Amino acid sequence: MALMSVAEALSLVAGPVEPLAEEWVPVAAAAGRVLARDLLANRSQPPADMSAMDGYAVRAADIVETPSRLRVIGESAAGRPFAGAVGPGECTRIFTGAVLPEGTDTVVIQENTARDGDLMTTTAPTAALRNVRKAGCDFAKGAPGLSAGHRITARDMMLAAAMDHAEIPVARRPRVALVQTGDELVMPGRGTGADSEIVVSNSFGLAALARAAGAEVMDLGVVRDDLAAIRAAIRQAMDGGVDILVSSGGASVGDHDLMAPALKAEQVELEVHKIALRPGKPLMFGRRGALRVLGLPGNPVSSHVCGMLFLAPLIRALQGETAPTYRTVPARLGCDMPANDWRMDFMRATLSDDGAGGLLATPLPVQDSSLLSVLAAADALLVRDADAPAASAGTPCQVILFQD
Ligand SMILES: Nc1nc2c(c(=O)[nH]1)N[C@H]1C(S)=C(S)[C@@H](COP(=O)(O)OP(=O)(O)OC[C@H]3O[C@@H](n4cnc5c(N)ncnc54)[C@H](O)[C@@H]3O)O[C@H]1N2
Ligand code: MOO
Repeated sequence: MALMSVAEALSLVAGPVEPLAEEWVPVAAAAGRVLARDLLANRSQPPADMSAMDGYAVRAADIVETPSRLRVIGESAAGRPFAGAVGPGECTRIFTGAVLPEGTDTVVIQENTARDGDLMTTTAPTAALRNVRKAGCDFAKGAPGLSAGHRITARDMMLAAAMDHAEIPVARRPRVALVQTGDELVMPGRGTGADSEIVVSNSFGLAALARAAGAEVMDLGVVRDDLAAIRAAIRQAMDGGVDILVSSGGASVGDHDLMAPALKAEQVELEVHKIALRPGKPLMFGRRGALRVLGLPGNPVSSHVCGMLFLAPLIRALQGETAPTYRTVPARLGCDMPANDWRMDFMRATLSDDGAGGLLATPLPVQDSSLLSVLAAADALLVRDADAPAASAGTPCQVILFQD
Protein backbone atom coordinates (compact mmCIF):
# COMPACT_ATOMS: atom_id res chain seq x y z
CA MET A 1 0.00 0.00 0.00
CA ALA A 2 1.30 3.46 -0.89
CA LEU A 3 2.45 5.49 2.10
CA MET A 4 0.94 8.88 2.87
CA SER A 5 2.49 11.82 0.97
CA VAL A 6 4.46 14.59 2.68
CA ALA A 7 1.80 17.13 1.68
CA GLU A 8 -0.99 15.09 3.24
CA ALA A 9 1.01 14.53 6.42
CA LEU A 10 1.78 18.25 6.64
CA SER A 11 -1.89 19.14 6.26
CA LEU A 12 -2.74 16.75 9.13
CA VAL A 13 0.06 18.06 11.35
CA ALA A 14 -0.12 21.81 10.71
CA GLY A 15 -3.30 22.25 8.66
CA PRO A 16 -6.25 24.09 10.18
CA VAL A 17 -5.12 24.61 13.76
CA GLU A 18 -6.88 26.61 16.47
CA PRO A 19 -4.26 29.12 17.69
CA LEU A 20 -3.30 29.11 21.35
CA ALA A 21 -4.73 31.72 23.73
CA GLU A 22 -3.43 35.28 23.50
CA GLU A 23 -1.30 37.06 26.06
CA TRP A 24 -0.10 40.66 26.28
CA VAL A 25 3.62 41.39 26.14
CA PRO A 26 5.57 44.66 26.27
CA VAL A 27 6.52 45.84 22.78
CA ALA A 28 10.18 45.54 23.76
CA ALA A 29 9.67 41.78 24.30
CA ALA A 30 7.59 41.16 21.16
CA ALA A 31 10.34 40.25 18.65
CA GLY A 32 9.45 37.00 16.89
CA ARG A 33 6.02 36.72 18.53
CA VAL A 34 2.89 36.33 16.41
CA LEU A 35 0.15 38.95 16.66
CA ALA A 36 -3.14 37.59 17.97
CA ARG A 37 -5.26 40.52 16.74
CA ASP A 38 -5.05 43.29 14.18
CA LEU A 39 -3.18 46.26 15.61
CA LEU A 40 -4.69 49.66 14.80
CA ALA A 41 -3.00 53.02 15.23
CA ASN A 42 -3.92 54.61 18.56
CA ARG A 43 -2.98 58.04 17.19
CA SER A 44 -2.02 59.74 13.93
CA GLN A 45 1.58 60.12 12.89
CA PRO A 46 2.55 62.87 12.61
CA PRO A 47 -0.20 64.11 14.90
CA ALA A 48 -0.19 67.57 13.23
CA ASP A 49 1.38 69.20 10.15
CA MET A 50 5.08 69.30 11.01
CA SER A 51 8.26 70.75 9.60
CA ALA A 52 10.67 68.40 7.85
CA MET A 53 13.49 70.98 7.93
CA ASP A 54 15.12 73.75 9.95
CA GLY A 55 14.11 77.22 8.65
CA TYR A 56 11.08 79.51 8.69
CA ALA A 57 7.36 78.66 8.73
CA VAL A 58 5.60 80.98 6.28
CA ARG A 59 2.34 81.46 4.40
CA ALA A 60 2.97 80.38 0.78
CA ALA A 61 1.15 83.46 -0.53
CA ASP A 62 3.77 85.66 1.21
CA ILE A 63 6.83 84.24 -0.59
CA VAL A 64 5.71 84.21 -4.24
CA GLU A 65 8.38 86.84 -5.05
CA THR A 66 12.10 86.43 -4.39
CA PRO A 67 13.20 88.21 -2.36
CA SER A 68 10.25 88.44 0.06
CA ARG A 69 10.64 90.08 3.46
CA LEU A 70 8.71 88.80 6.51
CA ARG A 71 8.63 89.69 10.19
CA VAL A 72 9.76 86.87 12.56
CA ILE A 73 7.25 86.79 15.44
CA GLY A 74 8.34 83.67 17.35
CA GLU A 75 9.70 80.15 17.24
CA SER A 76 8.35 76.60 16.96
CA ALA A 77 10.64 73.75 18.05
CA ALA A 78 10.03 70.00 18.45
CA GLY A 79 7.96 69.57 21.61
CA ARG A 80 7.67 73.40 22.05
CA PRO A 81 5.06 74.69 19.57
CA PHE A 82 4.43 78.38 18.82
CA ALA A 83 1.37 79.42 20.83
CA GLY A 84 -0.08 82.13 18.57
CA ALA A 85 -1.17 82.47 14.94
CA VAL A 86 0.88 83.79 12.03
CA GLY A 87 -0.72 86.54 9.96
CA PRO A 88 0.09 87.95 6.49
CA GLY A 89 3.64 89.32 6.27
CA GLU A 90 4.70 87.28 9.32
CA CYS A 91 6.65 84.06 9.87
CA THR A 92 8.25 82.07 12.70
CA ARG A 93 11.55 80.38 13.11
CA ILE A 94 10.91 76.61 12.92
CA PHE A 95 12.98 73.45 13.46
CA THR A 96 12.74 69.88 12.18
CA GLY A 97 9.92 67.97 13.88
CA ALA A 98 8.11 71.10 15.13
CA VAL A 99 4.37 71.71 14.71
CA LEU A 100 3.56 74.20 11.94
CA PRO A 101 2.12 77.35 13.55
CA GLU A 102 -1.49 78.22 12.78
CA GLY A 103 -1.71 80.24 9.57
CA THR A 104 1.46 78.78 7.99
CA ASP A 105 1.63 76.06 5.32
CA THR A 106 5.20 76.09 3.99
CA VAL A 107 8.75 75.90 5.37
CA VAL A 108 11.64 77.83 3.78
CA ILE A 109 14.94 76.16 4.67
CA GLN A 110 17.32 78.50 6.46
CA GLU A 111 19.94 78.14 3.72
CA ASN A 112 17.54 80.06 1.42
CA THR A 113 17.09 83.02 3.76
CA ALA A 114 18.94 86.02 5.18
CA ARG A 115 18.23 87.31 8.66
CA ASP A 116 18.47 90.87 9.95
CA GLY A 117 17.09 91.38 13.47
CA ASP A 118 13.43 90.34 13.40
CA LEU A 119 13.29 90.46 9.59
CA MET A 120 13.76 87.41 7.36
CA THR A 121 14.36 87.76 3.62
CA THR A 122 14.03 84.85 1.18
CA THR A 123 17.03 84.46 -1.14
CA ALA A 124 15.68 81.66 -3.34
CA PRO A 125 12.17 80.55 -4.34
CA THR A 126 10.33 77.80 -2.35
CA ALA A 127 7.28 76.03 -3.78
CA ALA A 128 4.05 76.27 -1.79
CA LEU A 129 3.61 73.54 0.88
CA ARG A 130 7.27 72.42 0.66
CA ASN A 131 9.13 70.84 3.60
CA VAL A 132 5.93 70.02 5.48
CA ARG A 133 4.85 66.55 6.66
CA LYS A 134 1.06 66.51 6.65
CA ALA A 135 -0.79 65.22 9.72
CA GLY A 136 -1.39 61.44 9.40
CA CYS A 137 0.84 61.05 6.32
CA ASP A 138 2.56 58.04 7.98
CA PHE A 139 -0.59 56.55 9.56
CA ALA A 140 -3.94 57.93 10.65
CA LYS A 141 -5.60 57.18 13.99
CA GLY A 142 -7.65 53.96 13.65
CA ALA A 143 -5.84 52.79 10.53
CA PRO A 144 -4.74 49.12 10.42
CA GLY A 145 -1.02 48.86 11.13
CA LEU A 146 -0.18 45.18 11.63
CA SER A 147 -2.37 42.14 10.98
CA ALA A 148 -3.23 39.17 13.19
CA GLY A 149 -1.05 36.18 12.30
CA HIS A 150 1.96 38.36 11.49
CA ARG A 151 5.30 37.57 13.10
CA ILE A 152 6.75 40.69 14.72
CA THR A 153 10.02 42.00 13.27
CA ALA A 154 12.30 44.68 14.70
CA ARG A 155 10.68 47.12 12.26
CA ASP A 156 7.19 46.11 13.40
CA MET A 157 8.21 46.83 17.01
CA MET A 158 9.06 50.38 15.94
CA LEU A 159 5.69 50.74 14.17
CA ALA A 160 3.72 49.29 17.11
CA ALA A 161 5.49 51.63 19.54
CA ALA A 162 4.91 54.66 17.29
CA MET A 163 1.22 53.69 17.06
CA ASP A 164 1.28 54.13 20.86
CA HIS A 165 1.02 50.51 21.97
CA ALA A 166 2.90 49.78 25.18
CA GLU A 167 1.83 46.12 25.15
CA ILE A 168 0.56 44.02 22.28
CA PRO A 169 -1.54 40.83 22.10
CA VAL A 170 0.38 37.80 20.87
CA ALA A 171 -0.28 34.08 20.86
CA ARG A 172 1.08 32.24 23.85
CA ARG A 173 4.34 30.45 23.06
CA PRO A 174 3.69 26.74 22.35
CA ARG A 175 5.24 24.52 25.02
CA VAL A 176 7.39 21.85 23.40
CA ALA A 177 8.84 18.92 25.33
CA LEU A 178 11.65 16.84 23.84
CA VAL A 179 12.27 13.22 24.70
CA GLN A 180 14.91 10.96 23.20
CA THR A 181 14.70 7.21 23.38
CA GLY A 182 17.56 4.76 23.15
CA ASP A 183 19.59 2.52 25.47
CA GLU A 184 22.72 3.61 23.60
CA LEU A 185 22.30 7.34 24.23
CA VAL A 186 24.50 9.42 26.53
CA MET A 187 24.65 13.17 26.92
CA PRO A 188 27.76 14.96 25.57
CA GLY A 189 30.62 14.64 28.05
CA ARG A 190 28.77 12.01 30.10
CA GLY A 191 29.72 8.78 28.33
CA THR A 192 32.12 6.06 29.46
CA GLY A 193 33.73 5.85 26.03
CA ALA A 194 32.20 2.44 25.28
CA ASP A 195 31.75 1.66 21.57
CA SER A 196 28.10 0.88 22.16
CA GLU A 197 27.39 4.45 23.26
CA ILE A 198 26.05 7.17 20.97
CA VAL A 199 26.23 10.78 22.04
CA VAL A 200 22.90 12.62 21.87
CA SER A 201 22.69 15.17 19.08
CA ASN A 202 19.05 15.32 18.02
CA SER A 203 17.68 17.38 20.90
CA PHE A 204 20.16 20.19 20.25
CA GLY A 205 18.96 20.76 16.69
CA LEU A 206 15.28 20.26 17.54
CA ALA A 207 15.40 22.66 20.50
CA ALA A 208 17.04 25.34 18.37
CA LEU A 209 14.49 24.85 15.56
CA ALA A 210 11.59 24.96 18.03
CA ARG A 211 12.83 28.09 19.77
CA ALA A 212 13.43 29.84 16.46
CA ALA A 213 9.81 29.09 15.53
CA GLY A 214 8.63 30.67 18.80
CA ALA A 215 8.29 27.75 21.21
CA GLU A 216 9.24 27.39 24.85
CA VAL A 217 11.30 24.19 25.04
CA MET A 218 11.80 21.73 27.87
CA ASP A 219 14.08 18.76 27.54
CA LEU A 220 12.76 15.62 29.25
CA GLY A 221 16.11 13.97 28.58
CA VAL A 222 16.93 10.44 27.53
CA VAL A 223 14.48 7.61 28.13
CA ARG A 224 15.51 3.95 27.89
CA ASP A 225 14.00 1.56 25.34
CA ASP A 226 11.43 0.44 27.85
CA LEU A 227 7.67 0.63 27.33
CA ALA A 228 6.89 1.71 30.89
CA ALA A 229 9.57 4.42 30.84
CA ILE A 230 8.38 5.81 27.49
CA ARG A 231 4.74 5.74 28.67
CA ALA A 232 5.77 7.63 31.80
CA ALA A 233 7.43 10.33 29.68
CA ILE A 234 4.27 10.70 27.57
CA ARG A 235 2.17 11.04 30.76
CA GLN A 236 4.65 13.58 32.15
CA ALA A 237 4.12 15.71 29.01
CA MET A 238 0.35 15.35 29.25
CA ASP A 239 0.27 16.30 32.93
CA GLY A 240 2.72 19.16 32.43
CA GLY A 241 0.50 21.11 30.04
CA VAL A 242 2.77 20.48 27.08
CA ASP A 243 1.35 21.42 23.66
CA ILE A 244 3.74 19.33 21.54
CA LEU A 245 5.69 16.30 22.69
CA VAL A 246 8.52 15.55 20.28
CA SER A 247 10.18 12.18 20.55
CA SER A 248 13.15 10.99 18.58
CA GLY A 249 14.07 7.37 18.10
CA GLY A 250 12.18 4.13 18.48
CA ALA A 251 9.99 5.00 15.51
CA SER A 252 10.90 2.10 13.23
CA VAL A 253 9.89 -1.55 13.26
CA GLY A 254 12.61 -3.24 15.34
CA ASP A 255 11.95 -5.13 18.58
CA HIS A 256 13.20 -2.12 20.57
CA ASP A 257 11.23 0.51 18.63
CA LEU A 258 8.55 1.20 21.21
CA MET A 259 7.23 4.65 20.44
CA ALA A 260 4.12 3.56 18.51
CA PRO A 261 3.09 0.94 21.10
CA ALA A 262 3.68 3.45 23.92
CA LEU A 263 1.58 6.11 22.19
CA LYS A 264 -1.22 3.62 21.54
CA ALA A 265 -1.09 2.48 25.16
CA GLU A 266 -1.49 6.11 26.26
CA GLN A 267 -4.48 6.57 23.91
CA VAL A 268 -2.65 8.93 21.56
CA GLU A 269 -4.56 8.63 18.29
CA LEU A 270 -2.02 8.23 15.45
CA GLU A 271 -3.13 10.21 12.37
CA VAL A 272 0.20 9.82 10.58
CA HIS A 273 2.35 6.71 10.79
CA LYS A 274 5.02 6.23 8.11
CA ILE A 275 5.11 8.55 5.11
CA ALA A 276 6.70 8.64 1.66
CA LEU A 277 9.64 10.78 2.78
CA ARG A 278 13.41 10.46 2.72
CA PRO A 279 14.80 11.02 5.26
CA GLY A 280 11.99 10.53 7.77
CA LYS A 281 9.88 7.60 6.61
CA PRO A 282 8.92 6.41 10.12
CA LEU A 283 7.33 9.77 11.08
CA MET A 284 4.39 9.61 13.50
CA PHE A 285 1.87 12.25 14.47
CA GLY A 286 -0.98 11.88 16.88
CA ARG A 287 -3.09 13.65 19.45
CA ARG A 288 -4.72 13.09 22.73
CA GLY A 289 -6.87 16.01 23.87
CA ALA A 290 -4.81 19.18 23.58
CA LEU A 291 -1.51 17.27 23.39
CA ARG A 292 0.04 16.75 19.99
CA VAL A 293 2.83 14.22 19.59
CA LEU A 294 5.40 14.18 16.81
CA GLY A 295 7.31 10.91 16.79
CA LEU A 296 10.50 11.51 14.81
CA PRO A 297 12.97 8.90 13.60
CA GLY A 298 16.16 8.59 15.62
CA ASN A 299 18.57 9.02 12.75
CA PRO A 300 19.92 12.54 13.34
CA VAL A 301 19.42 13.87 9.82
CA SER A 302 15.91 12.39 9.72
CA SER A 303 14.97 13.99 13.03
CA HIS A 304 16.27 17.38 11.93
CA VAL A 305 14.65 17.32 8.50
CA CYS A 306 11.32 16.27 10.08
CA GLY A 307 11.77 19.09 12.59
CA MET A 308 12.10 21.56 9.73
CA LEU A 309 9.23 20.10 7.69
CA PHE A 310 6.69 19.40 10.45
CA LEU A 311 7.66 20.70 13.89
CA ALA A 312 8.46 24.30 12.91
CA PRO A 313 5.25 24.69 10.82
CA LEU A 314 3.17 23.20 13.65
CA ILE A 315 4.69 25.61 16.18
CA ARG A 316 3.98 28.51 13.84
CA ALA A 317 0.42 27.31 13.18
CA LEU A 318 -0.28 27.09 16.92
CA GLN A 319 0.65 30.77 17.16
CA GLY A 320 -1.83 31.61 14.40
CA GLU A 321 0.86 32.43 11.89
CA THR A 322 -0.38 32.53 8.33
CA ALA A 323 0.93 30.04 5.73
CA PRO A 324 2.47 27.57 8.19
CA THR A 325 4.63 25.47 5.89
CA TYR A 326 8.27 25.09 5.06
CA ARG A 327 9.46 27.67 2.55
CA THR A 328 11.23 26.84 -0.67
CA VAL A 329 13.19 29.11 -2.99
CA PRO A 330 13.97 28.48 -6.66
CA ALA A 331 17.38 27.23 -7.77
CA ARG A 332 18.78 25.13 -10.61
CA LEU A 333 20.34 21.69 -10.43
CA GLY A 334 24.12 21.78 -10.19
CA CYS A 335 24.46 18.28 -11.67
CA ASP A 336 22.46 15.61 -13.49
CA MET A 337 19.99 13.78 -11.23
CA PRO A 338 18.61 10.26 -11.66
CA ALA A 339 14.86 9.63 -11.45
CA ASN A 340 13.53 9.60 -7.89
CA ASP A 341 11.65 6.67 -6.35
CA TRP A 342 8.33 6.84 -4.47
CA ARG A 343 9.70 8.84 -1.51
CA MET A 344 9.84 12.63 -1.65
CA ASP A 345 13.47 13.48 -1.02
CA PHE A 346 15.09 16.35 0.87
CA MET A 347 18.76 16.05 -0.04
CA ARG A 348 21.62 17.77 1.72
CA ALA A 349 23.05 20.15 -0.89
CA THR A 350 25.57 22.92 -1.31
CA LEU A 351 24.65 26.16 -3.04
CA SER A 352 26.75 28.14 -5.47
CA ASP A 353 26.30 31.13 -7.76
CA ASP A 354 25.04 30.16 -11.23
CA GLY A 355 26.73 33.24 -12.71
CA ALA A 356 23.37 34.75 -13.67
CA GLY A 357 22.18 35.93 -10.26
CA GLY A 358 20.63 32.57 -9.34
CA LEU A 359 21.51 29.58 -7.18
CA LEU A 360 22.91 26.22 -8.21
CA ALA A 361 22.06 23.36 -5.84
CA THR A 362 24.35 20.33 -5.83
CA PRO A 363 23.59 17.35 -3.59
CA LEU A 364 26.44 16.20 -1.38
CA PRO A 365 27.72 12.81 -2.55
CA VAL A 366 26.59 10.76 0.47
CA GLN A 367 23.03 11.13 1.72
CA ASP A 368 22.84 8.56 4.54
CA SER A 369 20.54 9.88 7.28
CA SER A 370 23.08 9.24 10.04
CA LEU A 371 25.68 11.69 8.70
CA LEU A 372 25.85 14.78 10.88
CA SER A 373 29.02 16.04 9.21
CA VAL A 374 27.19 16.12 5.87
CA LEU A 375 24.19 17.89 7.41
CA ALA A 376 26.44 20.53 8.96
CA ALA A 377 28.32 21.06 5.68
CA ALA A 378 25.13 21.58 3.64
CA ASP A 379 23.67 24.98 2.77
CA ALA A 380 20.19 23.79 1.89
CA LEU A 381 17.85 20.87 1.33
CA LEU A 382 17.26 20.11 -2.34
CA VAL A 383 13.63 19.06 -2.82
CA ARG A 384 13.00 16.12 -5.17
CA ASP A 385 9.35 15.16 -5.62
CA ALA A 386 8.30 11.55 -5.31
CA ASP A 387 8.69 9.84 -8.70
CA ALA A 388 10.45 12.91 -10.18
CA PRO A 389 11.90 12.00 -13.59
CA ALA A 390 15.65 12.16 -14.28
CA ALA A 391 16.76 15.78 -14.75
CA SER A 392 19.87 17.31 -16.24
CA ALA A 393 22.12 19.96 -14.70
CA GLY A 394 20.54 23.40 -15.02
CA THR A 395 16.95 22.19 -14.61
CA PRO A 396 14.92 24.46 -12.29
CA CYS A 397 14.40 22.99 -8.80
CA GLN A 398 13.38 24.09 -5.30
CA VAL A 399 15.52 24.28 -2.18
CA ILE A 400 14.87 24.96 1.51
CA LEU A 401 17.50 27.25 2.97
CA PHE A 402 18.73 26.52 6.47
CA GLN A 403 17.63 29.54 8.50
CA ASP A 404 20.59 29.54 10.89
N1 LIG B 1 13.53 -3.15 8.86
C1 LIG B 1 13.48 -1.82 8.79
N2 LIG B 1 14.40 -1.13 9.44
C2 LIG B 1 14.39 0.23 9.38
C3 LIG B 1 13.39 0.88 8.61
C4 LIG B 1 12.42 0.11 7.96
O1 LIG B 1 11.52 0.63 7.28
N3 LIG B 1 12.51 -1.25 8.09
N4 LIG B 1 13.44 2.25 8.55
C5 LIG B 1 14.75 2.84 8.67
C6 LIG B 1 14.64 4.27 8.71
S1 LIG B 1 14.22 5.02 7.25
C7 LIG B 1 14.95 5.00 9.78
S2 LIG B 1 14.94 6.72 9.69
C8 LIG B 1 15.33 4.40 11.04
C9 LIG B 1 14.59 5.07 12.19
O2 LIG B 1 14.68 4.30 13.29
P1 LIG B 1 14.23 4.71 14.74
O3 LIG B 1 13.37 5.91 14.75
O4 LIG B 1 13.69 3.51 15.37
O5 LIG B 1 15.58 5.18 15.36
P2 LIG B 1 16.56 4.40 16.31
O6 LIG B 1 16.69 3.02 15.89
O7 LIG B 1 16.14 4.68 17.71
O8 LIG B 1 17.88 5.21 16.01
C10 LIG B 1 18.42 5.24 14.73
C11 LIG B 1 19.86 5.76 14.83
O9 LIG B 1 19.87 7.07 15.33
C12 LIG B 1 20.63 7.16 16.53
N5 LIG B 1 19.94 8.05 17.45
C13 LIG B 1 18.75 7.83 18.01
N6 LIG B 1 18.41 8.86 18.81
C14 LIG B 1 19.42 9.73 18.75
C15 LIG B 1 19.66 10.98 19.39
N7 LIG B 1 18.77 11.51 20.22
N8 LIG B 1 20.81 11.63 19.11
C16 LIG B 1 21.70 11.07 18.27
N9 LIG B 1 21.54 9.89 17.64
C17 LIG B 1 20.42 9.23 17.89
C18 LIG B 1 20.65 5.77 17.06
O10 LIG B 1 21.72 5.56 17.90
C19 LIG B 1 20.70 4.95 15.79
O11 LIG B 1 22.01 4.88 15.31
O12 LIG B 1 15.06 3.03 11.05
C20 LIG B 1 15.52 2.33 9.88
N10 LIG B 1 15.33 0.95 10.06
O1 MOO C 1 13.78 7.81 6.64
MO1 MOO C 1 15.18 7.23 7.24
O2 MOO C 1 15.09 8.76 7.84
O3 MOO C 1 15.56 7.22 5.49
O4 MOO C 1 16.82 7.15 7.35
